Amino acid sequence: MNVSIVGSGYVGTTVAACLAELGHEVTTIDVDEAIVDAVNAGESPIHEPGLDDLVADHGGDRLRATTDYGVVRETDLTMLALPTPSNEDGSIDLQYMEAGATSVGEALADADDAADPHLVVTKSTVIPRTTDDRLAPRIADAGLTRGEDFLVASNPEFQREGTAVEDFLNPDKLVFGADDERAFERLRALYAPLREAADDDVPVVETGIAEAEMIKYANNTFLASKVSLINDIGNVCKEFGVDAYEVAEAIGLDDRIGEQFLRSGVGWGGSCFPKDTDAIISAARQEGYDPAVLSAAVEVNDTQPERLLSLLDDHVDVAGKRVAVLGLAFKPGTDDIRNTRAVPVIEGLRERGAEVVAYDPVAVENMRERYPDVEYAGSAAEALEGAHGAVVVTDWDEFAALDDEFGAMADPVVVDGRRIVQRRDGITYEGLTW
Ligand SMILES: NC(=O)C1=CN([C@@H]2O[C@H](COP(=O)(O)OP(=O)(O)OC[C@H]3O[C@@H](n4cnc5c(N)ncnc54)[C@H](O)[C@@H]3O)[C@@H](O)[C@H]2O)C=CC1
Ligand SMILES: O=C(O)[C@H]1O[C@H](OP(=O)(O)OP(=O)(O)OC[C@H]2O[C@@H](n3ccc(=O)[nH]c3=O)[C@H](O)[C@@H]2O)[C@H](O)[C@@H](O)[C@@H]1O
Repeated sequence: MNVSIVGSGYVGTTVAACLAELGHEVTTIDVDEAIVDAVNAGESPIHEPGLDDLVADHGGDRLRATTDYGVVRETDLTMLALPTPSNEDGSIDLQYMEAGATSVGEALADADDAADPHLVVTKSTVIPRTTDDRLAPRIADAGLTRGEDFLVASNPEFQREGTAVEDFLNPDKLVFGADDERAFERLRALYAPLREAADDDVPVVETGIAEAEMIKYANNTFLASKVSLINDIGNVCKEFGVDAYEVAEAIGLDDRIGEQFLRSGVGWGGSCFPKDTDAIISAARQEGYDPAVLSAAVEVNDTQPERLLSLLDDHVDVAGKRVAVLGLAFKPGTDDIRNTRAVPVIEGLRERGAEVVAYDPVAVENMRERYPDVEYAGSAAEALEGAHGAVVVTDWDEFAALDDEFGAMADPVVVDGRRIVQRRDGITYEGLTW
């Protein structure tokens, strides 16, 4: 098929490169010329394992990029993979989606009469009814009729950062939301090569558009709440001197609970869990329902960093002292610091008057932009040297190998927010939930 994807960021580029790998002709449309040039030159504009090779193989060939929306006219379907950030009050900001939909409509309106209506697919995470109530009308604004000139559908994306290519090519499920058989048919054709190439059978959920949109929020907020629940349980464990990881391992053996997403600690961050949880809470409240469990999940997540620091307070008065922060990325394997728990940890330490020295294997430069006046170390060993305490925020493997390095601390107090450092003689070790 011939596919256009509006937005060549994390999702757009990954989906485009994977679809090209599966044999489709794909063009991404982005307002950022540097991104467009990179894709056409066969260079990935973002860092994702496996993506460099796919973009190198197909960039400038089956995978192209442009700033010109006119390309949608030559394609069978267009995906919108644009940002859906939060407004100040946590609600979803649809300005990029509406701008993209408007541009797609204008481009389609310039086309000669097409035999089949063009399919516009919402790939981004949007509140239920957004595609019907906010995007389809923007496309129609160009004088087009839904059902005749264009169709809409929802096809949410479940890939994770760091494993996006593998997640896209071997998904747990595909979700197609549509209200027209022609839209379902085109989505089935789009994903047919993926289902053939996948390692296992890929279930397809065919449902309504609003249901598909909601499935994405339910998926993300369920997982975020699962982590908050194990964090809440972990906090209880800590009060009783019980090891939350032993408890989690045992409950994870119950199929109804499942072993994944039971790692308790300093909480969840990233570009999506926080914004999506805030957005669906805000949207539900606007509709008159206050989702109590989701609000509690956010509250637990917001308090974990302070619990980490209060464990440090139990052992050291950090005012005027050097304290090491190990890990800045929101999770290992990425340099992404969006909504990382390291931010409230650093801010809490600074409020206490501590001198923060921070280290991360890859995320230092991103953090330096945000906190230029924090001291950054070139290694964990350098961060620990002379420190009166250390807090672990990201579960990078290399922190598990730290050993003699703790001997160089002025006061070897280690508070671990991710259960990655080994408890050992010679250091005062506190696990957040164990
Ligand atoms: N990042 C992730 O791992 C995942 C993200 N999502 C969702 O996918 C959506 C996109 O997220 P990301 O790819 O992370 O965003 P991103 O910020 O990485 O990429 C968005 C791209 O859109 C471009 N853009 C902005 N306005 C434009 C316009 N009017 N026309 C053309 N291009 C425009 C930007 O230049 C940027 O390259 C969001 O709704 C997000 O919640 C869903 C699953 C995973
Ligand atoms: O919508 C999105 O953008 C994506 O959001 C998450 O993916 P991602 O943000 O890349 O990261 P995760 O691996 O889910 O981790 C999220 C956060 O939860 C934390 N976490 C995760 C698991 C766990 O057991 N404990 C825990 O604290 C991680 O440290 C991290 O801060 C979802 O897992 C993806 O399915 C979804 O597509």
